[in-house]
Parts: sequence; C-alpha cells; structure tokens
Amino acid sequence: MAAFIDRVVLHLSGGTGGHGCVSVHREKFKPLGGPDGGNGGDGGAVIFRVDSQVSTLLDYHHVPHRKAENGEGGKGGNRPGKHGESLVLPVPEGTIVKDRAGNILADLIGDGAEYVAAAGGQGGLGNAALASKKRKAPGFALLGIPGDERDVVLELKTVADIALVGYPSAGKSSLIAALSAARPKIADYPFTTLVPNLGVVEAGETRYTVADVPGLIPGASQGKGLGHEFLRHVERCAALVHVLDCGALETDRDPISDLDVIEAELAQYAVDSSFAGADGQLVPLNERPKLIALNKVDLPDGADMAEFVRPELEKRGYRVFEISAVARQGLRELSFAMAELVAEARAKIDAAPAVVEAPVIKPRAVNQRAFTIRREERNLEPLFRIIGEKPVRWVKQTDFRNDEAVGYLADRLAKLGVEDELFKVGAQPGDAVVIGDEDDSVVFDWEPTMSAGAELLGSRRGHDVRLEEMHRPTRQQKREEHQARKEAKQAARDELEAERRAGIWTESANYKMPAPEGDSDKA
Ligand SMILES: Nc1nc2c(ncn2[C@@H]2O[C@H](COP(=O)(O)OP(=O)(O)OP(=O)(O)O)[C@@H](O)[C@H]2O)c(=O)[nH]1
Ligand SMILES: [Mg+2]
Repeated sequence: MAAFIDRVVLHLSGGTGGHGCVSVHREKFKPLGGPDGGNGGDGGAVIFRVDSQVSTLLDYHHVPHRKAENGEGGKGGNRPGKHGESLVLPVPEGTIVKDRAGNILADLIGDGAEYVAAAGGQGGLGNAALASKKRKAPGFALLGIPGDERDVVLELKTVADIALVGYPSAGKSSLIAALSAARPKIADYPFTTLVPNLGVVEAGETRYTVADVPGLIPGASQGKGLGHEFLRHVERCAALVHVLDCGALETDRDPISDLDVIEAELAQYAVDSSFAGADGQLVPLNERPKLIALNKVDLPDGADMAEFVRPELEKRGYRVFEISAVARQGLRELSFAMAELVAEARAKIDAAPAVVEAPVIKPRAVNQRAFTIRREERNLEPLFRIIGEKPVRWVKQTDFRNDEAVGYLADRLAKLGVEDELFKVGAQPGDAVVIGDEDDSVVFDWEPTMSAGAELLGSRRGHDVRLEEMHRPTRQQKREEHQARKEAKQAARDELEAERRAGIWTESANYKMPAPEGDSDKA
C-alpha cells in the first residue's frame, strides 16, 4: 500500500548571495584610511518542514515556483549585508521529496522534521576582508553567488485506502472493529473517536487499509466539531464508505438527510481547497469512489428504515449494503465491495509502484576532492575542463570586468594547484581551459603564467596607487616588503595545511604551492 494520493513538481531557488562591497575609508585629514567594504549577506535556503497543521500539498499546486530571499550587498564602513531569510515550506507528515529522476532525497517523518532542498548562495567578501599584507587596498570585491536551483517532486502517501465517514455514533468504530483486528474505543456518546484508527482488512485476494475517523457534523467544513481535523484525514484516503445510522433517535435525522449533510460538507471542503491540479492526481473529496453502508439493521426500527431509504439511495447511483456492525450481519458482502472500491480508487490515483524504504535524508556530498581535470576535444583542439566545487564557485564570485578580481581568481587557482596539474596532464600554452561543467562556463586561453596574471593584465594588483611612494624604495622598505611576502606565503601555506588536516583534501597532487617567486607581487 504505497499508492500516492498527491504529487506536485516544485521549482525551487535558494536566495542569491549579496555582493561584497568595494569602499575606501575616508575621513578628514586621513584620506587613505584603508579598505572598509563589508561582506555581502548569504542568500536564504528553501527548507521543507513537517507541520502537523498541514495535510495536503494543495498550496504547491497553486504556486509551484518558490524562491528564498536574496542576501543584501555589503556596504561601506565595514557594514555587512543582511542575510536573506530562509523560506520554510510546511508539508504534511509523510511527505516524500524526490528529484526529477525519481530518487528519494528525503522521507519526512515527525513533526518539525526538516530538509534543506535548495541552499542559498554565499555572499561575496568585501574588499576589507580581502585585504592582506600583500594586497593592502583591494580595488575589487567578490560577487555573491546564485543559490541552488532545483526541481523536486513532492509525493504524499495515502494514510489508508478507505475512510469510514458518518455522523458521530453512526457505528464507524464498531464497523472497523468488526472488519479488522483494530480495537478502537466504542461508546454511545458522540465524538468517541478523536484520532483516526487504522485497520487492515483482507477480502479474498485483496488487502486494504481502512481508517475510522472522527464523526462529522453540519458545518464541519467551517471547522465545527472536529471538522477540519476530520476532513484532513479523509483527504488522504482514496475512497470513502458512508456509514449511515438507521437507528438514530433524533427526530430531525434520517439516513438520507445525514448523507446530504455529509456530502455537502465534502463538496464545500473540495471547493475551499480547489486547485488547478494539472500535475497532481488529487481527486476532490466528493468525487472519490464511495459506497453506502446502512448500519444497525439488527434493530427492528433500523431494518425498516434501511428498507425504506434503499431505493432512493440506489436511484442516486450508490451501491447500498445493509449491515450490523454489532450483530456482524452483511459484513462479508461489504468487505468484498470495499475491495472493488479500493481497486477502482487505486487505478484513479495512478498507483505509482514506489516502494518506500526507511526514512532517509541524503546530505549532498562535500568536496571529496579539490578538483579534477578532464581532457576533452573541441573542434579538433584539446580542451581542458576543470571540475571542482571550489574552482566553479570562485569563477561565479569573480567580476570579470575588474582586472584585479580576475588576477585574484588566477592566484586562487594557482594556489589550489590547478596550474601544476595542467602542466602534468600536458596542457600547452594557448590551449583552451574551461572551468565547470555547464554550457555557459568560462573559457580561458591558458597562459602558464596565469598565476602571475597581473603582468598579463598590465597592472600590479593589490596595490593602491594612492599609497605609492613617490621615491624609489629604500633598502629598509625592500627588506620589509620581502618579509611581508614571506609572511603572506607562510599564511597561505598554513591555510592549506589546515584545510588538508580538516580532511577537505585527499589528492596529494592538489596542494602544491605555486612555484617560488612566480608570485604576482614580484614587480
Ligand atoms: N444496535 C447496534 N448498535 C450499534 C451498531 N454499531 C454501533 N452501535 C452502537 O452505536 C454506538 C456508537 O458506536 P461507535 O462505533 O462508537 O460510533 P462512531 O461512529 O465511531 O462514533 P464517533 O466515534 O463518536 O464518531 C455504540 O454504542 C455502539 O455500540 C449496530 O450495528 N447495531
Ligand atoms: Mg468512533
């Protein structure tokens, strides 16, 4: 019994990260106060969260595109941009999240269970954060990167094949007790049942589940009685059996008017929750397959009443069964008719042959290897494709209109060992190098001096001309500069070592330092 009663395809996007800011501190008498551009805020994530107040995926049929808030850009004066709010999408218990290929990403069980379906993009660093001894006043900042774009499929399992619906005390709990091994509470006062009871019934070859739900009264669709509670449970059952009380003592009640009341509530609920269900297979409540059980025919008045109303009900197109839950009359015929109803309903809701295993939440793989290089061919020319989480992210963070930013990218790639690895796999100067797997990936004409890209770009980066001394550097200054370079290198080495220790790196080839003094700061 893994038939899905509702299915919707959603298009999700995490918020884009805010751009880092380029700014230089200004103050009277202190014209060169240093970089003070703040970092951009991270984009918000799109998160599914189980909410016991929610029972359907209807909202998602209405609005299938969902995007979390973007991060704000950084500002001057070292003010960071605000992070984008995450978008929390409430889903019913038992929602299964799949990718388009049908792989299960998460099986959401338990109130409050969460799954991050689309992560937000990282905010870009501002120029203050990018400053270092070697790059005192960066004239660039990193761009915020777009959040994950992801299509997911949400599927909602049925709670039972058939729901027993009817007025309080009509005998729904008595019936499920008579049909199955379920032993619900039975009593002669209304609203005995407060939470649904489930039972498994076997009729010949067919096995199906039945839900005994709380009683329904007029106004339930507006929330009267246990109204919405009741309808929420029915919503997740594929077919219905009306249990009509033929022994009701109230003078204003009879099986036909009871049926009218309940049908009206079901129809009203269907209207209130109508949707454009092109994608989903959710059948409105009042259109689900159903049949009628006239209960309590063991009572003399009950048998008379059943006989009296049967023709009218049949005229309306229902299959009608006279039963007694207490005296166990007519149960066999009813259970076989219910099996046929289940077969009909299962066909209607497109019984997906999905077998759902234990709850799984699959986190995405983190960066097992810094990068790999793939040799390909394009127009008979060799092309080297660099695949790796970091290089791809770094490209997205780069403002290609800014030479300094491009130089910074080249430095980062060299530091990661991309340069060395390209040599190893036989790349020649002038070969095309592509970073990333997408069609719109950036293509470089590779120059082995890429790590010293500043020369190619014609300017020394990391250098604010306003800070430049007018005279030639003294020996003392040269010594200081040399010391600063040494420190910067050591810092970079430490950073790499720390990352390697943290287990982010596995390939020993990939954390080689760039060639000594191949450094961009070398004038
Ligand atoms: N005589 C007779 N009494 C029945 C029959 N079925 C149920 N009853 C009685 O009707 C009363 C209500 O039965 P329940 O099974 O609790 O009714 P329900 O529809 O589950 O009621 P709620 O949970 O309050 O909605 C109990 O006193 C039962 O013993 C029947 O076939 N014949
Ligand atoms: Mg009951």
